[in-house]
Amino acid sequence: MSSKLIAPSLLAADFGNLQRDIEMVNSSEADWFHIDIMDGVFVPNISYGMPVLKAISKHAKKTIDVHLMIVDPDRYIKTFSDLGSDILTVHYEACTHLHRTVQAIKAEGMKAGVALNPHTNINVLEDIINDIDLVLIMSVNPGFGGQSFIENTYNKVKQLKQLIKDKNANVMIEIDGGVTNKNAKQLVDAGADALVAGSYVFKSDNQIETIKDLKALANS
Ligand SMILES: O=C(CO)[C@H](O)[C@H](O)COP(=O)(O)O
Repeated sequence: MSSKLIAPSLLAADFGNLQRDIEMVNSSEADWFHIDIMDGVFVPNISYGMPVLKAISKHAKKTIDVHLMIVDPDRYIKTFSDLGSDILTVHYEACTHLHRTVQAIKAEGMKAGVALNPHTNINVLEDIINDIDLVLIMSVNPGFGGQSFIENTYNKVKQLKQLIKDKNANVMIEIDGGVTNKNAKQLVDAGADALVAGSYVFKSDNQIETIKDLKALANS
């Protein structure tokens, strides 16, 4: 069994002291930096954009996993590659020509992910699952950190795991939203490979220890 990954979401970082939080992730047991880009159109919030990603990527020593919560993401694929993204995830709900978008991400040398909103059924992935590297299951409605985990996520993870098996695909399952020590183990038991955690990590008293505990739980 391969090691389960922890990806702290910089959405919950202290932007007055961003470099300190980046260094904290670098020196922790975290595996990825998870970067949430929101455009105020696809989701009712605006997070941060290119200059901030550039600053993060300059200091980050781990995989940069970018989650685009934006409409028409094709416009920015090359830009995100140039800014250092290793994994670029787009929303199924935001892409008219998803297959073309996935090919464009891969052509830029990045791994391609597809995210699903909580209401979107896993079966929409049937004809794209063999072309992608990662599926991001949203366990909250995208747009804000600090929301409560949606329990139906466990069923979706199991359905996705089955689809991956049926199609003999090589795809990671990532979960984002409301991840804590209360659901980490159950998510991994259902089939998750990577857990994104924002508030639970950055709002804790000892962030390094919180990441370590989450990682231990995910790999227990
Ligand atoms: O992308 C999100 C919302 O759009 C996530 O909720 C965020 O990445 C993680 O935050 P939290 O752990 O506080 O839910």
